[in-house]
Amino acid sequence: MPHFLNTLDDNFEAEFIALMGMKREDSPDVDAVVADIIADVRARGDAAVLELTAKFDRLELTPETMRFSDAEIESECAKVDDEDRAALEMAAARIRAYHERQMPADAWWEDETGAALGWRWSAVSAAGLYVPGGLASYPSSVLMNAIPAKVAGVDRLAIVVPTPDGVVNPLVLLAAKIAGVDEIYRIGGAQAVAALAYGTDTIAPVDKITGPGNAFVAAAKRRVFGKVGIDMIAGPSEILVIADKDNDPDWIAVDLLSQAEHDESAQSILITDDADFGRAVAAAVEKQLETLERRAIAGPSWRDFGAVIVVKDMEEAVRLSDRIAPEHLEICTNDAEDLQTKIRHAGAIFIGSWTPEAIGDYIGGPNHVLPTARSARFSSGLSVMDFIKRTTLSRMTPDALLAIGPSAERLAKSESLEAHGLSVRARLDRLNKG
Ligand SMILES: NC(=O)c1ccc[n+]([C@@H]2O[C@H](COP(=O)([O-])OP(=O)(O)OC[C@H]3O[C@@H](n4cnc5c(N)ncnc54)[C@H](O)[C@@H]3O)[C@@H](O)[C@H]2O)c1
Ligand SMILES: N[C@H](CO)Cc1c[nH]c[nH+]1
Ligand SMILES: [Zn+2]
Repeated sequence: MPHFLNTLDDNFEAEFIALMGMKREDSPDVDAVVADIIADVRARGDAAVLELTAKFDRLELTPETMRFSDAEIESECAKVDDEDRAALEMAAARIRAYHERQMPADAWWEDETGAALGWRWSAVSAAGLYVPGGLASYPSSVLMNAIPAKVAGVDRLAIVVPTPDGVVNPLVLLAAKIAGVDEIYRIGGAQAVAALAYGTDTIAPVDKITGPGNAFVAAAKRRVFGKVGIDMIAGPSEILVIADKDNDPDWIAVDLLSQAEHDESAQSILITDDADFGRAVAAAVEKQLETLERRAIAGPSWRDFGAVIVVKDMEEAVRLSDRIAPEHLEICTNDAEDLQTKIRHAGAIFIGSWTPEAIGDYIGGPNHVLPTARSARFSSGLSVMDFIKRTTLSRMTPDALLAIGPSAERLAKSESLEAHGLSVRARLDRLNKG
């Protein structure tokens, strides 16, 4: 059974805080393991990566076989049937069209003193894209990572993707080919993140690492931040559904299970203003779990972290949703469009009962790499912006320097930074003499 909460209960606040505070991914054990793995890869490079891959993915590799060869990629891609290929191509086209709109403009203007100011955007040189592969394989995550990077203009794209027991999903390789990825390595976990960040003899280091992964991957990204850039912490999946009673409980049940089936650490929550409807959805989840292929994963996720929260009205639902700051928020109410405008913290919002979250996972267009563990309070889903950075530009003229230079000189004095002031004064003196 999932957790049942009702805002009318006296102990609701304590139960809600406990639900939000549940340790799903940032356990100290995981972090300690990851710290050791990173140190090992930094010290021993390829040798450590190969040993850890043998241990965690049960796959014996050599430096020569760590990277997929062009011939392997071609032969795996040839196995993909026409319908799967067409689905991937449709997804790629829709994701590309969405992300092309995100490219921001450069700016350059002259202010009232004659100073010219602005900024311009440029892409990172090399990006490492983490594609999960432990419990499921994710061709869709290849597209979601690689397409924004390509749109941004990144020169070198390297994918790391674990292939436990050596099992390869050909669609992962085809998605990489469609998206224009340069290198694909069959390694995963913290060791792959460390290899991308610090480099090994076989893998050249990158400047930025993006992509989702399990708790080990999330912890590794946190630890290598600073040596490289990262996008965000995109850990075990989450879904929050706000639904009124005018919904089919079976639809909402599968929506909840769609994220529970990713990982035992995933979290699915229903908020409803109708207790009977909440119970009907919980019953429908149990029914679906009897036959769901991934019930061994979805069942524990639902039982340990799943919840049904009954609220007195939808305004209260909005307030609770903002406190949870979910990765995915599905709003299945008659006034869903209006309700979504009231939400402040969510990675992605799916509006109305005809918009299952799974559409966003694959083909809607927006990115499915999204902030989890309440980090939507301060971060956003993966976008073109993650692969570019802004360089500011300034050009003074003599008149502009005369207008603003003396104030710079005063501020330098206030900070006791004499050379700063002198570098401005040297120019002002020349102008004043002339
Ligand atoms: N937030 C998002 O945008 C998003 C998108 C897709 C998937 N996801 C999430 O990504 C995750 C994918 O997880 P996954 O496990 O399938 O694949 P994964 O590739 O993230 O993790 C597999 C790797 O974890 C490492 N590992 C496993 N057990 C370990 C241990 N005991 N010690 C050290 N390392 C260990 C291994 O190296 C293995 O290769 C799921 O939680 C899913 O919900 C999130
Ligand atoms: N729901 C995941 C993000 O949390 C993304 C995904 C990929 N494939 C299926 N789902
Ligand atoms: Zn999903």
